[in-house]
Amino acid sequence: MALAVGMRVLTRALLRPWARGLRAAPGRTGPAAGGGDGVRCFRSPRVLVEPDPAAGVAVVKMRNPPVNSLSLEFLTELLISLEKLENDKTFHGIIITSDCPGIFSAGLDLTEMCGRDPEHYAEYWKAVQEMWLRFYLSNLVVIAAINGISPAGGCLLSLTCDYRVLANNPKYAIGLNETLLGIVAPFWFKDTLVNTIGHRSAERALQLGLLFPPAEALRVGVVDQVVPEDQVQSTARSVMAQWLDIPDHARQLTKILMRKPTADRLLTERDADIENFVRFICKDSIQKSLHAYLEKLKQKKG
Ligand SMILES: CCCCC/C=C\C/C=C\C=C\CC(=O)SCCNC(=O)CCNC(=O)[C@H](O)C(C)(C)COP(=O)(O)OP(=O)(O)OC[C@H]1O[C@@H](n2cnc3c(N)ncnc32)[C@H](O)[C@@H]1OP(=O)(O)O
Repeated sequence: MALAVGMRVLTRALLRPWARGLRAAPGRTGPAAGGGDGVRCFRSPRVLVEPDPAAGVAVVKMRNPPVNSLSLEFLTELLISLEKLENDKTFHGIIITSDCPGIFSAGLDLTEMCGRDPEHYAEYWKAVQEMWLRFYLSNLVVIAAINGISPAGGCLLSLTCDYRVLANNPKYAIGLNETLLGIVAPFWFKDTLVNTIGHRSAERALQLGLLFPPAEALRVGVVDQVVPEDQVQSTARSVMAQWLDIPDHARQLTKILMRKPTADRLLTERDADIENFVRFICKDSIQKSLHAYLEKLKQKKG
């Protein structure tokens, strides 16, 4: 228990000033109707939290249209929602899913990594680290109900969860495809994938930038279950019930035992990781290929 408490204190201490600022800002987030049972539902512009107090579960819906790209503001709102749910003893589990049809998350927001200054890149990368640390080490059971395509950072977010349910739609693919963009998945992205699918499969997937369609994602283990699209949410709910049947303290400590060494690696190298990222992303060649990639996305429309 002391270990679990220690981890929570540590991760809380890591909450960035940008998050503190936003938390204090009136009107950005706030209590909304949560029923007459005293349970509060928190909303923010990009995150919709639907609480089910009786089950001890909240559904966190990402709604940062058009593609749920993980912008600085969106990451901040996600983290604040997570923290509020963790601090509310009513909740033992969350289901993270998308409110954008066909897209779970398009990953990191490319516009946060293009044509900005080094200070911005550093701030953005710290927020991405924070998202990973907080979700990966959350004391809650976290289940991803993946109802859309989930490349790169979207896949990373799913990989922080305890269980992944993917909709069986051939258009939905999931994977760390960074090499296809000419960028390198950082060591903690890699570690998370290795922990999920094993070294050999991760090496192949990372070098080739593989985006796995549902059947392959299940075969390789990137997801735990593939179900018809209309059963993603209900499956996530029944899996959640099974996880919540386990005594919470034993499950939480086991989660920390399994994940702490991976998280510690980033915690001890956090500043160096930010410096590496800023150095890498500021390179002319990287900026050019990111610009070209964004242009290609825009031109796709015709
Ligand atoms: C050695 C040291 C190493 C140190 C570490 C260094 C580097 C690591 C750095 C970075 C790691 C990054 C990980 C990432 O997550 S990068 C992002 C990867 N994501 C993608 O490749 C997905 C790109 N998007 C798509 O493929 C499609 O948009 C998608 C299939 C998701 C949806 O297709 P759809 O046809 O529905 O929509 P579009 O018309 O393509 O897009 C609509 C709109 O949204 C914009 N957009 C799409 N994706 C992003 C994004 N990730 N970020 C920002 N904006 C995005 C797109 O440009 C369109 O904009 P507009 O034309 O409407 O203005």
